[in-house]
Amino acid sequence: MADPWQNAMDHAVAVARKAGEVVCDALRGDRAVMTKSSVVDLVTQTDQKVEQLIIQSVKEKFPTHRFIGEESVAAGEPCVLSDSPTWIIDPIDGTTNFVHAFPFVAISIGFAINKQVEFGVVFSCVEDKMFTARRGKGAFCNGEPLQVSRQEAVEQAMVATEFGSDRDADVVDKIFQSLRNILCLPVHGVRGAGSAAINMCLVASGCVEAYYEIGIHVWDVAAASLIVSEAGGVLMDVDGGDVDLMSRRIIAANSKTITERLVKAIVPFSLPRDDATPPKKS
Ligand SMILES: Nc1ncnc2c1ncn2[C@@H]1O[C@H](CO)[C@@H](O)[C@H]1OP(=O)(O)O
Ligand SMILES: [Mg+2]
Ligand SMILES: [Mg+2]
Repeated sequence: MADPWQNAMDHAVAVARKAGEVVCDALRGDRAVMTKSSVVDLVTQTDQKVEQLIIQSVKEKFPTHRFIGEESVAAGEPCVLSDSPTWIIDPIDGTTNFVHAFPFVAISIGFAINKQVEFGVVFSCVEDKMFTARRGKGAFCNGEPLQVSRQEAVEQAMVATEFGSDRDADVVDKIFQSLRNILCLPVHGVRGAGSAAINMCLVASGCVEAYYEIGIHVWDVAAASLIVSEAGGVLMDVDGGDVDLMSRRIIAANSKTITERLVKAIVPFSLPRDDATPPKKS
């Protein structure tokens, strides 16, 4: 049977590429910075412009579909994942990188039905890498199939994580405690590209064995979660429970063995869920 969402996925790839051009052009030009929840939670006009570009273009083709977009939620739109077809959009994942012209930024577009991600597109535009996955059909980078690393010895693993945007000393202490525990497992190394979506695509590509973070949002990880699982990877909550894309916590790894070693090393903590605020009644 023909894939009913092939058309939508083709559209996502096309609009991600167009968005990538806008982001890469802006990287060479003016990048005036504004702040959101804190002085290190950054947003630019390009984030807002690119999100509108993606939403408008999808609305023209699929007028009944819903959206969860990082900048729309920041502007007060609800962050609710219903059973309806929903596009989950991060117009620039890696805005801090973008502001500093640190060359790892991605456009992330996930598409969910019945709260399940059906396809994911992550375009790392400076690298010109288009990562795609369709549920049940594998994950690809520029058309080449992706496979996670087969390394199951954590002592030989490369682990990716980020420091996030929370500068509360207690939170930073927990992040450093986890990092210390993981470094001392030991592992070969710890890296971070500055974009949750790109870190997860590195897991899918087999370059790093695992990525974990507490503080991410659903738009950072929706698309890339499918890219990791379709490349043969494992997704889990940092406490070893089932992954929940609204919970602000994730481990994405090549294997259950490495995931379970990380669960023991990570100091878990909770943040308000992405879907904690009920939609405003009008
Ligand atoms: N100061 C900061 N440093 C690193 N990541 C930040 C950050 N502020 C927000 N983030 C977001 O947190 C995610 C995981 O670290 C990143 O992909 C990034 O997504 P963003 O660029 O779309 O905001
Ligand atoms: Mg992001
Ligand atoms: Mg963003």
